[in-house]
Amino acid sequence: MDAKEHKAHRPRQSGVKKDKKTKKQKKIEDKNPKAFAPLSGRKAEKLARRKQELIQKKLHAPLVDRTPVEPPPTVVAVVGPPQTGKSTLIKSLVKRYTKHNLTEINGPITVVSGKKRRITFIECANDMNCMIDIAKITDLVLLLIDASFGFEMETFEFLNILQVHGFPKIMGVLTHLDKFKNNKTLKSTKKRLKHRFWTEIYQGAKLFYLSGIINGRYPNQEIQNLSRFISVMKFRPLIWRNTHPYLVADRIEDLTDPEEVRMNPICDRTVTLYGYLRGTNMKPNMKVHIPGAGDQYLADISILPDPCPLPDKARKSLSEKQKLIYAPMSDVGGVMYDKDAVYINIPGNFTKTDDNEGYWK
Ligand SMILES: Nc1nc2c(ncn2[C@@H]2O[C@H](COP(=O)(O)OP(=O)(O)OP(=O)(O)O)[C@@H](O)[C@H]2O)c(=O)[nH]1
Repeated sequence: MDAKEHKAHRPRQSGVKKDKKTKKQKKIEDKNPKAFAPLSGRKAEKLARRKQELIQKKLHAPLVDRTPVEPPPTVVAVVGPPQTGKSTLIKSLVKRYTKHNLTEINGPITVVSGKKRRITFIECANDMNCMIDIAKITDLVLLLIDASFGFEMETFEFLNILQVHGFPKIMGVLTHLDKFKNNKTLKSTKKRLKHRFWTEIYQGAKLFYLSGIINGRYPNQEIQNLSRFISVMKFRPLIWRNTHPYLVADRIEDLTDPEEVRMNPICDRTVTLYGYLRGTNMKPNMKVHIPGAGDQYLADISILPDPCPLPDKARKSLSEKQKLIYAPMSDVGGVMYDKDAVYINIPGNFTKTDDNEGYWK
């Protein structure tokens, strides 16, 4: 007997089910096997490496981040051989963040760089002791390299020193690029130095190029790019750092009686050090190491108001007024706190009059 052929259902012309797709149709639409296949071998390799990295990351126990809710300023050290442009770079960055023209750089300079971040810039002098001290406290190193000269011995020495207490973040900065007149040489030098830098740090480490000087500072656009990188940079907690309390003194006050010093210049001094406490808790009567002065006992610790506070939470953007700078050793910064007094520095436009009679206006 012939099987009777049934009439197929008519597709729905209206209602919710009109647009409903069959399971088979859906499957075809959901997955296009060709769409996810890597086009090139290189891309396939990259994807495989990334997958492996993610798997490895899961295997590591996460590091404990002990930074408080309002963290102390990030320490950015500017390191490099003499005459590579360290002071020029700090001046350019401070100008970019605070609109402040620094004439000289003495000691650490703290600036507010964003709604949630402050940065302390420190220039590292070209001597071994300074490099060792800086290596212990810095969160980010801006490693300056004079491109017209190339890498110098000090740079490699510094990189070795850095490995002792946990490697901080490093960014290379090539300066003196305007000294190359030939474009081809410039390009090949950049490439050569970049690969040398990568061999020392890691493949793909960030290297910035500063292409010359305008009005005593580096070009605005390049500094802006660099400052943005610094502002959004994330830092891995370093174990040695967050298990030891340390303080970067941004102001020093000698409380010893001047008469006593006059009588005996090498008498024991009483000194107050001001600065942000980092790492972990510090207690009175602790023994501390002061570079250059040996191990000493703390007589007292007191908490002072923040001389360079973060902007108000309510404000959305960082207005000009809130762009703060605090650098007591370079003699800038509005408010200075002492144990028993507050000093307010009122910036004025003090320029000598033309008649040279000693009046200031
Ligand atoms: N042509 C050129 N000159 C530069 C560049 N960067 C810095 N200079 C000049 O190099 C000189 C030294 O710059 P500084 O910023 O004082 O260098 P420094 O590393 O702080 O020097 P020290 O404090 O002596 O170690 C200055 O006269 C700068 O104008 C650059 O990219 N191109």
